[in-house]
Amino acid sequence: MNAYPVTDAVTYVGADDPDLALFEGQHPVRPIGVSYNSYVITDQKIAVMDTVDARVTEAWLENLDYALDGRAPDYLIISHMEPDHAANVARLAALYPEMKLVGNAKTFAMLRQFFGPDAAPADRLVTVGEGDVLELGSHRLRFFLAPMVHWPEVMVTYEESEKLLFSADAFGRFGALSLTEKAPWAPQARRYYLNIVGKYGAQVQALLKKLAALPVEAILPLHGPVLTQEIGRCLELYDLWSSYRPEEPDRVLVAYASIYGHTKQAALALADLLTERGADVTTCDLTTTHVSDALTQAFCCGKLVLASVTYDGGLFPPMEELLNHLKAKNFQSRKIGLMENGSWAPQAARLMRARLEEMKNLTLCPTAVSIRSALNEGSRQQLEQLADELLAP
Ligand SMILES: Cc1cc2nc3c(=O)[nH]c(=O)nc-3n(C[C@H](O)[C@H](O)[C@H](O)COP(=O)(O)O)c2cc1C
Repeated sequence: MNAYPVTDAVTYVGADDPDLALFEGQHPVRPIGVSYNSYVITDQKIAVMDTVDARVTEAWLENLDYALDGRAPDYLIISHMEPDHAANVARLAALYPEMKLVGNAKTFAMLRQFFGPDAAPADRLVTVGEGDVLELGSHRLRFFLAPMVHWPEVMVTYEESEKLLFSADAFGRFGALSLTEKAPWAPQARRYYLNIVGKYGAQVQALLKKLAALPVEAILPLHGPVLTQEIGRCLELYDLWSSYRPEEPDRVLVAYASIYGHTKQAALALADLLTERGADVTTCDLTTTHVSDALTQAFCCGKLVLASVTYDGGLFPPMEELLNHLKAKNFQSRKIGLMENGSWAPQAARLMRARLEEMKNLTLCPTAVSIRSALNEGSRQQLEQLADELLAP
């Protein structure tokens, strides 16, 4: 059992998933895992704030039992229907036949999609809209719609008496709570945000505007720790990430995809030239770095160099994959340098440029370094030019 008080009235009843390999089937989270958070607010009425993933149902039910202490919940607040939080909605509804399900106009259609047409009988549904309030006693829940952060029916809940923001997936972080107690919030929150929510910057901006008017004592997200410290800094980072501004505008990420090492050698030579000129540089081998980490680094830096071999007339798959993910997450507003290799008909620069032209507000350096198999005098000169162009104001 791992339920514990967040405040006098709010109990954490979520559960850790320390063994999960891939979050959402694609983002590696071993060895830190993830937590699926759920909370109980106890007042004259009792509200359960979301359920959990099917992987941790039993642990959650045990925690819930403890928090409820023999009472039945009056409400289940459904922030959104994504299964890592809503897998147990039907189960909880069956356990407590008097409990009402609280969602917005879009929630219950999706509830029926997941659980069948009988899952949401009309007399058990409480439909709330923007700014509506649900009274639990001294605790008052006010709902704010957050469409497409990052599902259509998302809403966040603000508890007015204690100034608590139940933020759904916003402000979430990878890492099981038991394994990452002392870990700083930002690194895994950044990776979570950029890879899971990143496409929806405009919608996050809209939510941040609504929240700006609210005093917040604690943020209670659906993954990762409850935030009570440095809330201003967390909000600032969310504002930065969702507006697609780089955290480190002057840092250059040199990301390379090489088969036999010549393109890698050229990419590292460029990194050295940039460092000699006083730049902050990070290098990233796309053949050994998971794309979710490469993407996170790319979003952090103001400048990005992509170096790829040509592969069967196309791009080498690790580079193709990074470009696919950057496009999918709305990557934009950066300065870009290109490097290609090809032993008989180099195509990589042209192909990367075509992919980048599908993205918004990117500035491409005029020089694209073109290498025939290995660096030579001509391509070394191009490296020098590219370094100058990347660092030009
Ligand atoms: C399977 C394979 C396919 C390749 N396809 C092409 C190609 O279509 N056009 C080309 O110019 N070079 C092609 N190359 C050569 C690479 O683009 C590159 O020049 C070579 O691998 C040396 O760079 P590296 O040491 O960084 O891997 C290919 C290489 C391999 C191994």
